[in-house]
Formats: sequence, structure tokens, C-alpha cells
Amino acid sequence: MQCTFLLVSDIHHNLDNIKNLKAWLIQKDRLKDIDFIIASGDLVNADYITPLTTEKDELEFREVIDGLENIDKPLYYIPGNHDPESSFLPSAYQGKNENSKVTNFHNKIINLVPGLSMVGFGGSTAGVARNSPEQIIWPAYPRNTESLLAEKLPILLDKVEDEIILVTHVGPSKVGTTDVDKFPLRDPPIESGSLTIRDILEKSTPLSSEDSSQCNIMFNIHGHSHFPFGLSHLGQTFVINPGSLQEGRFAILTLENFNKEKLLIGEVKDFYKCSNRINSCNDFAMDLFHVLGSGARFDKKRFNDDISLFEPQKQKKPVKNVVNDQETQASLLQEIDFFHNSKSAIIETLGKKQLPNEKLTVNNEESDNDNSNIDENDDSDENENENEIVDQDESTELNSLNTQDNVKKFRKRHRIRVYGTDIPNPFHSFSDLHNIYEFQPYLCKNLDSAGYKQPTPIQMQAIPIILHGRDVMAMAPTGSGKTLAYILPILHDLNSHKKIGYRALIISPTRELAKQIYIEFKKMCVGKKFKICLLTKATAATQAQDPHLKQKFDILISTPLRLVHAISQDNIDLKNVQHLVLDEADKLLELGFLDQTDEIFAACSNIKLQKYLFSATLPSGVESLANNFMKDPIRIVVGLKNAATETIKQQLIYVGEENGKLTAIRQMIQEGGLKPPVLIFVQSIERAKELFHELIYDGINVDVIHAERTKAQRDSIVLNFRQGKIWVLIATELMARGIDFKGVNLVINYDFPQSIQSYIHRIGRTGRAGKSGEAITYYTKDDAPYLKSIVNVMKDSGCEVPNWMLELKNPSKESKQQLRKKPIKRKTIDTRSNYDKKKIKRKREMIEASIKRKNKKNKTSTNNHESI
Ligand SMILES: Nc1ncnc2c1ncn2[C@@H]1O[C@H](COP(=O)(O)OP(=O)(O)OP(=O)(O)O)[C@@H](O)[C@H]1O
Repeated sequence: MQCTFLLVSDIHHNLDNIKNLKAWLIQKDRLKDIDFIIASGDLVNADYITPLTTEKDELEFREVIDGLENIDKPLYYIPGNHDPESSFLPSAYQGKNENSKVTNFHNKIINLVPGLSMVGFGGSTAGVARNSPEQIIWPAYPRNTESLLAEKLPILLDKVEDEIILVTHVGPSKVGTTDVDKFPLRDPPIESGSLTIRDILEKSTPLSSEDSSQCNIMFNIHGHSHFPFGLSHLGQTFVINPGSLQEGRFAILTLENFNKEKLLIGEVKDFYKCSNRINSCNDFAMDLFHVLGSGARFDKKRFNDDISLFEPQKQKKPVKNVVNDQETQASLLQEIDFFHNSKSAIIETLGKKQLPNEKLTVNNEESDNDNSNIDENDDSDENENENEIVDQDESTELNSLNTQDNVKKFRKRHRIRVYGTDIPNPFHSFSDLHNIYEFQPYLCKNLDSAGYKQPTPIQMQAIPIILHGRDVMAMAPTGSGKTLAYILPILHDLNSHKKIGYRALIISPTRELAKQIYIEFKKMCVGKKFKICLLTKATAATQAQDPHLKQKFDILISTPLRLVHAISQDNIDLKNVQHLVLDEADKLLELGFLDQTDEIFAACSNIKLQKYLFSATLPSGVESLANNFMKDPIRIVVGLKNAATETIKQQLIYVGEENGKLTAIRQMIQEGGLKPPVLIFVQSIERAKELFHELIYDGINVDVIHAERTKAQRDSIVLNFRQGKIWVLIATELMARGIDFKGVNLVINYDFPQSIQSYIHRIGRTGRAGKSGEAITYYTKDDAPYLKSIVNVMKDSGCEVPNWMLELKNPSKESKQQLRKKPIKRKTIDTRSNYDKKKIKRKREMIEASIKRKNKKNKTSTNNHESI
């Protein structure tokens, strides 16, 4: 029986290893050959602290298991000593993907396919005792796991007639591992470890007899090494049957093939010298390869690319600061450059920073027409004071904004429109903030460190208005710096840390955006002792326990639901809040959020409260609603109202039927047109999962993010996408708003957006801060009636649109409302051939039948035994 499998061990929560591994497998086209994956423990926690019982451990564990599941092969897991207590609960992880069920197999025999069995034995005394469902309390010492395994193994093996893969997670050396870690200087050292097992195997199992010649046995023994890709090596793979080598079966290795000095690593104290171990591991990996390849030589020159993926040093570059981080990202990107376009925009753009307003202010003669074709955004009464022609040579006079005429010209030049009474003047440069508004030096310094040289138009106008104590409704294109437009005046006004509780509150519709805002606040606070709280379950619980903490913080950032919950539990006091920001205000004032937003407003009872609404889209309905709760607000509109960013090249592509979309993407991949990073939007979680399962086989490093993924997963995906480790990210509407992925080259609307707002925000994930970007929207016959809405946005943002599209009819208000409420029903995304589906089904049935047969056999023999 031949089968190919992947063995993963001792990852210690380095999910990147799994991602790289997956990328490598795809790149080398080896994924299709793999029948299943074995994960031999220690999937979490690099800190070597046991027991692992915290929520964090649990999340990490799930994350790695999910990462492995994403490879989409059946997954067999045995617990390691560094895995959390609940890791031995396979049911919690089963059935996520159709084809990749997690099966726990500690102390069990699994019939993989007829003729091939697998025996598993999880790792080391404490780990197994903790994880064992049998609740056996192992005597902690000296009867360690190894000796127990040695006792149990003959019994297990005796039951199996098939060829066997034996997977263990026990110590590699003469002395055990975990036990040695705990009692390194125990005297005399105990005889255990793999040598003992091997001895016992040879003495007391069929292996020692002639019959063993037909039997493949493999040990996986963990060894605190995380190289290559966290795959097992360093003598972790022993197969006791040299006879199989000639038959070209799986990994065959005897201890004698190794340089034992390297394997045993000499003194016990060397266990702690990780670098030594890694060096030995490198050599061993090569030795191992040599032996596994039946003496095949590994051509280092030819496979240089592969070797570089195995180099641990590259991933361990110290990340000192943003610049270094970028360098690391660039090198990482080069390392994983599937498309061999390492000079692509991502890498190029990492180095240079284009100022947003360079781009936003170039076109002085831009018309100021609102996109009045979009009736939901209709605002035809708003073109007052906008008819003057601006001088081409504005030069220095605009620097001195001391006459209303100059101010008008300045606004016009920066495409700023303002509505309201007693509107404060905009400012011209960040130095004005210091000179005019007496901003503290720390703020100016932090602006400089962040590389913000010039304010963007929304910042120029919104900051003075907030500083003058006014309410603001601000609408400016995606990626135009709205966040900083409220952060700066708030920090200036708060002045310094005070122990009177929250004075500023920022609400965002998603936790990803909330976290991003938190990071931006932190960046601007360097050198100042402000206390900022990002409200999470944990921070809310801490504040509930300690009432003094309520006084400790100055600024609170939260999603509505989390905050409303905290308010209802009386854990948060908002009576001192003077600045309230609704970021993505139109979303927060939509029906789904409105009640929560309302409750938050009610809790902010301070009479000095100022309210600020920010978004790239504020439909007129939302504005009227907002007017009910804002005090004499000033409205700011930068650029065209409800328009897309002009640095984005937009395209509409007709794909006929649903499956035309995948064909189009695949064609793009083949032609090298899919330049990462790419964001793909779909209309539902279900479809996100479906598309992920399709694209995973297309040679691209793809991941998927949606509300059903755990928080830890979502955080890690966002981080990895930012760092260029994920190239194509499939997302639902969750990621459509606010998230600032600077380098995104392309946004694909795989599913037609359900509203113009959704379209504008989705495509706004590219072309940020003045950079260029591209957006492609697929449409089918079913989407065609809604096409004109997007055509209008495209036209208004200066994209070329064919005449026939311009002549299309606008969809009716009712049909738009209908689409907003309910997405178009679409065919499942699934292009696997019937043949493939049948093959998978057949294989599964074979495995199930084999298990049933075995169970039946075992049952009969037990019954017989009982009747005797
Ligand atoms: N004055 C500035 N100079 C250069 N870059 C800036 C400046 N202000 C903000 N940025 C950068 O511009 C990017 C976009 O800013 P931000 O996320 O605030 O956009 P936004 O207008 O809120 O977009 P969205 O509508 O999508 O939420 C960020 O990367 C930010 O660091």
C-alpha cells in the first residue's frame, strides 16, 4: 500500500510555518499528491509553560488546527505536551471542511485504507496524562511516557495485521524530553526515550522476528525544532524496516544511518542551547533527505529556491521599527514571490510614500457636480458658492488664509466644500497647528515620525472645526486620512492624561477597524501618557472587576455591541465624554446598528459633548437623521459627494453565468495579471468559504476572512495580509470599510455589491493615500439591471466608460432597496469535476468501511473473550 502524507510536529504556534508550507506545496504542485496530514503535537505555545489552559492557548491551538485544515486534507492529530488541555477533544474541530476532518488518535489504531494502519501515541508524561480521555493518572516519574508507550505498544501492535505507521510524540534522546526539561539533572538519568522504545520494539514485537520484513513502522518523535517549516526531522522519523527502502515506500531510516553524536546532542544542558540544536537540525534535515531519497543526492544549486524556504534565519530578522518592518516585508515578499514579479507594485511602493494631497489637488479645473445620477445620494441644492474659477497660479497667497477670498480659493483648490454657519478657516500646513493652534511639540514630532508631511484636505478643514468646539459631519474619499482628522484635535483638546475617566469615545462598526484606530491613536500619543482602551471582552471584564480602572483611561475605542453590553453591565462610565466619533457613521446609523448607537448617545450625558460623523459615504437620509442629534453641525464634503477615489482604475467585466467568474480569475492567474496583494469580495460567508476552497488549488497563497472566523484568526489574517504573507484575501463585507491595507493592488468584486456605498468602500481598500489601485467588478446577467449605479460612480470618478453603459437605465429606487436588503441568489461556487468529487467520496467510503469492519472484528473478539 502506498500513500503520501505530511507530518507536522512541534510548530509551537508558528502559523506562518503552515502558510509557507502550504504555499510551498502549491508552488511545487505537490498538494494534490498528499493523502493526509499527521500533526504530531506541540502545535501551540513556544514559551514552554505547561499546563496550557488559557483562552489564548485554546485560540492558538484552534488557529493552527484551522490552518492545517485549510490545506484541506484529512488531518490526524496526536496531542503534544505543549498543547492545551482541551486539545484532546477532536469533536470540537471536526467537520469544518468537507474533506479535512480532524481525527484524534492517541493510543488508538486507525485504519487509513485497507492494508495500512496508523498507531498514535501522544506526547510525554504530563501531556498525555492531561490529554488522555482515559483519565489515567500516570505516575509522574520515573514511569514516563516512553516507558509506558513501550509497555502499551506491543499490545497495540499485536492487534494490527496491516502495515503500520506509528506516530508518537515522545522524547528523542536517551533521556526523555519533557521529563528532562523538568528534571534535567536527575541522577541517575532514566533509561527511556526512543532508544528504549526501539529496544523494546525489537525485543517484544513482531519487528524482531522475520515477519517484520513486510512491515513499515515509523516513529515520529518530537525534538524541539522548528525547521524546516516546523516539519518533523532530527531523527524524529525512524522506520525500523530497512527492507522497505528498496521498495521505495515511505520514510525509512534507522538510527544507524545517523550521526548519533548529532542526534543525541551530548550533554543534557545542550537541550537549552537552541541555536546548536537548529544547526544540528539543518545537518540532520539534509542527512534525512539523503536517506529518504534512497541515496538520491540533493542538488543544492538546482533547488536553491527550495533551500531558501527552509532557511530559518530569514524569518528571524529583528523587526526594530517601521522601516525595518518594511524591509522584512519586502524580503518576505520576495521570498514568496510565486509570480516572479518581485518588482511588483507592493515591493516598489514599500519604499516611497506619496502624499495624498499631491494627487488630490492636481486638478484645479475639476467640475464640482455631484453625482446626481445616483438618486439615493441626490443633493442638488449643494453647489452654492462654488462657481468661481480658481486662478491657476495660486502660489503664496493661499499660504496666508487671512481673507475670505483666499480661503474660498484655498477650499476650491483642495475641493473642500463646507455647509453651515460660522465656519472656521482651514489650515495650510502641519506647522500651522503649532503656530496657530499651539499644538504640543509631541504631536508635531509624531506627525513627522509617521511621515505625514502635509495635511490632506479633510484634515485641513475638519481639524479647525473640531478645535473650535463644533459638531462635524465629514464626507471624504476612502483612504484620504479621515482618521487623523479627528485624532489630532481630540488629543490636542484632551491635553494630558487625567484620572477622571473616558473623555473621548470612538465607535467603529468592526473590531478590525477599532483596532486600527487604536493603533493610529497610539502612534500619535508617543511621548504622552494618555491611556487608551480598546474595548474587548477581556478589557471590559477587567474594568468590571476593578471600579478604579474606570477612572484610569482617557480614550475609549469600541464596536457598538461590545460597548452597549458594557454599559448595560454598568462597567463603563461615559458621563465625562466630550468627544464622540462615529467612524463609518452611515453604517452605524443603519437599522442594524441604530438602536445600539442610540443607547451609546444616551450614555454620553456630558453637556459639552461634541459629535463627529466621518465616512466616505453619507447618503442624504443619514444626514437628515444626524441633524436630529447634532448641534448646529458643519458639513464638510471633500471631492464629489459619495464618490469613489479617483486614483482607482475601475472596470466592469461581464462574465455571463456564475461560473464565468472563476474562469475569469483563473485566466488572470495564468496570464500573471493577478498582482498581489489582492482583495476579493463576495456577498456571504458561505460563498467566501466556497471560493476559498476553489482558489486554494490555483497556486496562489489565499486566505479567507469573515465573521465566523475566531478573533485570533481574524487578527492574524489581517496582520499577514498587511505583511504580504497572504497574497489573495477573500472577504465579506466585514472588510469593506475603513481597513487600511496600504499596498492592495487590486480589489475584485467577485459578487456585485449590494449598494453604491458598499461598492465605494470595497474598492476603497485600494488606491489609498494617493496611491494608484485597480478595481474589477464581475457582473452576470442577474446583476445587469443594477449596472448603471456603478457606471455612474465610475463616470463621476473620471473612469472611461463605454457609451452603451452610459445609456443604460438607472435602476428604480425600489429595486435598489430590495437589493440592499437581500443579495441576488447565486449558484454555489464549485468547479470540481464530478470525477474528483466521486473520487473523494469513494475514498471516504473505503476508509469508513474499513473502520467498520475493524470495529466489528474487535467487537466479535471482545464478545468471545467475555463469553469465555
Ligand atoms: N497627512 C497625511 N499624509 C500622508 N499620509 C496620510 C496622512 N493622513 C493619513 N495618511 C495615511 O493615509 C492612509 C488612509 O488614511 P485613513 O485610514 O484615515 O483613511 P480614511 O479616509 O479613513 O479611509 P476609509 O474611508 O477607507 O476609512 C493611512 O495609511 C494613513 O496613514
